[in-house]
Amino acid sequence: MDDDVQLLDTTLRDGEQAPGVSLSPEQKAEIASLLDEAGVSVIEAGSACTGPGERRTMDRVTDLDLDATVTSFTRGVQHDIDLALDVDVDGVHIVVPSSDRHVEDKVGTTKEGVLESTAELVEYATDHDLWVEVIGEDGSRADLDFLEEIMVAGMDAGADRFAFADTVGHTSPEHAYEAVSRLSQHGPVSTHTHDDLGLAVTNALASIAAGADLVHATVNGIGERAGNVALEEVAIALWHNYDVETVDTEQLYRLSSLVADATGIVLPPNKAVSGDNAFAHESGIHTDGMLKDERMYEPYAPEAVGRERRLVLGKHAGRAGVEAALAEHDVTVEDDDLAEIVAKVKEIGERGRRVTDTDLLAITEDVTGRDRERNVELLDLTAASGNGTPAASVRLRVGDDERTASGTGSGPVDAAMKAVREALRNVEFRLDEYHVDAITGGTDAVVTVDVTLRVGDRTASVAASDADITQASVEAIVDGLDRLLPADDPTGVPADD
Ligand SMILES: CC(=O)SCCNC(=O)CCNC(=O)[C@H](O)C(C)(C)COP(=O)(O)OP(=O)(O)OC[C@H]1O[C@@H](n2cnc3c(N)ncnc32)[C@H](O)[C@@H]1OP(=O)(O)O
Ligand SMILES: CC(C)C(=O)C(=O)O
Repeated sequence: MDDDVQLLDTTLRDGEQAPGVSLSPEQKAEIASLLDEAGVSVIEAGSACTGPGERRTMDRVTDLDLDATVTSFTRGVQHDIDLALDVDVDGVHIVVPSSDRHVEDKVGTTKEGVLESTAELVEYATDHDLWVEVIGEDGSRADLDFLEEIMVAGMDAGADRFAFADTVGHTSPEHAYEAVSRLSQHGPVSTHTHDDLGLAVTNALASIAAGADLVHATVNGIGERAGNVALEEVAIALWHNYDVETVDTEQLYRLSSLVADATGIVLPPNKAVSGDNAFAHESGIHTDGMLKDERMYEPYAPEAVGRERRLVLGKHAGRAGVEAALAEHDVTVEDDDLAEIVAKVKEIGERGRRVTDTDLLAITEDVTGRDRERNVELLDLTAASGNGTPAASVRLRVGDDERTASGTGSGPVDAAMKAVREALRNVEFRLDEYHVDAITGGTDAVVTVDVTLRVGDRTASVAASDADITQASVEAIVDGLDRLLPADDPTGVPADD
């Protein structure tokens, strides 16, 4: 395997072609900056031919003066290259039809016409100092002899490289290997694979094995239809299995989260690298194994992609996992008690409920008969929203003190959070997760708010339910803080400060 493989990110072009996605100039600029920081070699910023709005988003990317080569998609027409020049990109992907149906039925030309215009357009682009990649669209369904002819026409005219495109994601790894092997005899080859058969990564790796040295990919695999090869998946596969470093893998989770937020395309929990469950373990046998050896049930450390491991309690929990979860809260129990706690944890899990830290600690108190005094308690909450600025005030008991504070925010929950922060002003805490579910229908629905709070390197997951979302949110946060703040000094500051 060539260890000089590089990545071309097309999240801002093919990724944005996912139905319903439209990135603002700011979003494109933020994603491009992080891709650049991660070390992606080429960033396809969009298709300048799409219209003036798209060109404005691309302008924001080219203005960033990134290390990466910034490019635009163009059809096989000179006007598209002129539009790309207008947004000041470093390079273009000149996309020409290559399969019979694309040549004849879609573009309505001939093979000779394609070869001729490819050469002319490449010359035009290179005359304007552009880096040029010629792409034979639908290349995986094209006659391979013709695909080679297009590549040769482009390379002879001065193109930098040619891309093998599995436009409809239909190819097999064997065919990708054969096609790229043949094309590689004429110069540098890129690979562009789609996931319609779930083979995007396999076909990208087969292409690389055959000599491709630039992989087109999108963050989270978003793109046309079933999407493209996911950048984070191909990067981690190359690093883990072939010792090939393409990007700073520690940035991969940040990239995934940024793109999921910007596009609104939510990641499935079991998504490789960046899904919620990619480094979460619930089953007792796995958790026990992980506690004995961190590589037992993970191929690589979550930190390698900028993440942390989660041990989760539920129906499949065992003694080792429960003991470890209790230890995180500095709680140790006798063996008999542990067995009973595990049984109760499994009971909650069997009801299909997430077992939170508060559940675990409440069960433990019940089983051991050890009562624990609360450190932090919500005594009172008032919140108001409407036409004015949403505002809230809270009254908390923090150790022996009573604290009253108020805040304003973007909504009543945000205002109440600010009030809690104000009341606990010297306590640094972070909300790692916040999730709301309506558990009954209608406008009088009871909602459950799940939060994961962090104080330093300790976390607590807590759930609270109420018909009032603000009340449930504040109760969950305060319960979490109650579990995390040290009993001997929950306030962080003297009471009269
Ligand atoms: C596999 C891929 O991802 S390809 C990239 C897909 N990206 C896009 O489509 C970008 C967004 N597209 C757009 O904004 C519009 O389609 C535009 C501005 C490019 C063109 O809009 P319109 O002029 O209204 O054309 P329309 O979208 O109806 O049809 C596409 C035209 O491009 C032509 N075309 C398609 N591919 C190519 C190509 N590789 N080379 C030259 N012409 C091409 C088609 O033949 C058709 O031309 P026709 O109108 O003369 O038949
Ligand atoms: C423009 C080309 C590379 C493309 O997106 C495809 O073929 O899928």
